[in-house]
Amino acid sequence: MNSPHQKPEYTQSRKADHIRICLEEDVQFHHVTSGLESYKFHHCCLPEINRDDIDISTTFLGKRLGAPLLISSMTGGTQQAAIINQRLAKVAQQYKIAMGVGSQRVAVEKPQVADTFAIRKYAPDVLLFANLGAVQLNYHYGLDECLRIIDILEADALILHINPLQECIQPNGDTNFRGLLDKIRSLCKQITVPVIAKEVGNGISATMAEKLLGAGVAAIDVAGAGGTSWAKVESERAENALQKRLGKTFADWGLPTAECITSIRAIYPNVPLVASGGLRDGLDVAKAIALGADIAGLAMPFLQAAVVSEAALYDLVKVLIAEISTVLFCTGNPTLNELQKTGSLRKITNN
Ligand SMILES: NC(=O)C1=CN([C@@H]2O[C@H](COP(=O)(O)OP(=O)(O)OC[C@H]3O[C@@H](n4cnc5c(N)ncnc54)[C@H](OP(=O)(O)O)[C@@H]3O)[C@@H](O)[C@H]2O)C=CC1
Ligand SMILES: Cc1cc2nc3c(=O)[nH]c(=O)nc-3n(C[C@H](O)[C@H](O)[C@H](O)COP(=O)(O)O)c2cc1C
Ligand SMILES: C=C(C)CCOP(=O)(O)OP(=O)(O)O
Ligand SMILES: [Mg+2]
Repeated sequence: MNSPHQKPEYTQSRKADHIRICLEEDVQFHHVTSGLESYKFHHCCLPEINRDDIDISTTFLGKRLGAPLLISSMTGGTQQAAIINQRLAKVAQQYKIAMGVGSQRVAVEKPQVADTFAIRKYAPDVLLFANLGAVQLNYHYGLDECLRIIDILEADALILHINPLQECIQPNGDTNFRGLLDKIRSLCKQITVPVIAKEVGNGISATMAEKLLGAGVAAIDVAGAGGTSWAKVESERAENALQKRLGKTFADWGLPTAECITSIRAIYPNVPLVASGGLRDGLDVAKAIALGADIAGLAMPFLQAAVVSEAALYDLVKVLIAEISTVLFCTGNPTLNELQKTGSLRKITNN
């Protein structure tokens, strides 16, 4: 650990930068969208359902969820992150929605901050996901580190985030991705919980999903393009003109979320599939589910509410649930399953 970039404090300050930049700068995709705006639900004027009977509960990786929602992986490792995680965990418990924490590499490097991820006590019934960069498997991490972070969180599953573009732009990013698929395969064989492969906003194609599933991952979170751009976030942290330039050039790079979901679902009818990347309201969530996702993840909207208050988080989830329920009601579908089966979603064509 000679260079300042390799000190645990550097990882920790990067975690603080990420929160600050996401909240203060315009780091959303600009020219590329999630693709969900190209779809529209077919209105049903006579639903023949009592709105009170609508059921948006679902099961994901064996656990029952009150709504098809995931608080996407975000943070940990600092005092502010601990407060954010605690608030997120409480709202997840209240509504029985799934939650991921941010990368726990910081807790491996600096065990004193492990408690910023220890949220099981606030969310005893919640489907909780641990998080680590897949690329760390090429930088001395293996089964032991994965088991340690799963243990810290008492997690139900492990997310391996895959973020090649972000690491290219990040100062001193980890860019040796050689041979990772075999390392993921070997980890999946040995580990005690399901592994979820997740991008961070640039999307997972059907071809890559096929390779990852072939290596033994249990689920895919596409984390597609159209929402928070990690090229933009890292360009705000650039230490030289080259990094800054890369961040601008690749600000809108990636596969839109809708395209990832439809292409993966077309070849894998039953794989547990998370839609995320640019989902901003319950209508987006319902569209992603109608396209074939099992649950839908949101990051930025939860971060923005979490820094305001716990009450703001409750309000956000209440709104999301009301929006999803309204879609079911106004398309005449009492359950999410029926929404997927009845073909209520149409692609808008311009001719
Ligand atoms: N992050 C960025 O690089 C920029 C962000 N912005 C933000 O966009 C919002 C609207 O901008 P305003 O100048 O009033 O009007 P415009 O929307 O007319 O934007 C002016 C110019 O900035 C580009 N632009 C706008 N938003 C973004 C963005 N999010 N990312 C990259 N480029 C962008 C536009 O590209 P196009 O013509 O292709 O739409 C256009 O070239 C403001 O909130 C502003 O802060 C503005 C400029 C740059
Ligand atoms: C502040 C912040 C920190 C994040 N940190 C992580 C992380 O550590 N691991 C990860 O897999 N994704 C991380 N993400 C990415 C999100 O999980 C998500 O994939 C991405 O932001 C796109 O979703 P969005 O458009 O809803 O923000 C982070 C997002 C935010 C906003
Ligand atoms: C923030 C996102 C989207 C993914 C993780 O970023 P980092 O590259 O900072 O994560 P670690 O190296 O600390 O695992
Ligand atoms: Mg990293």
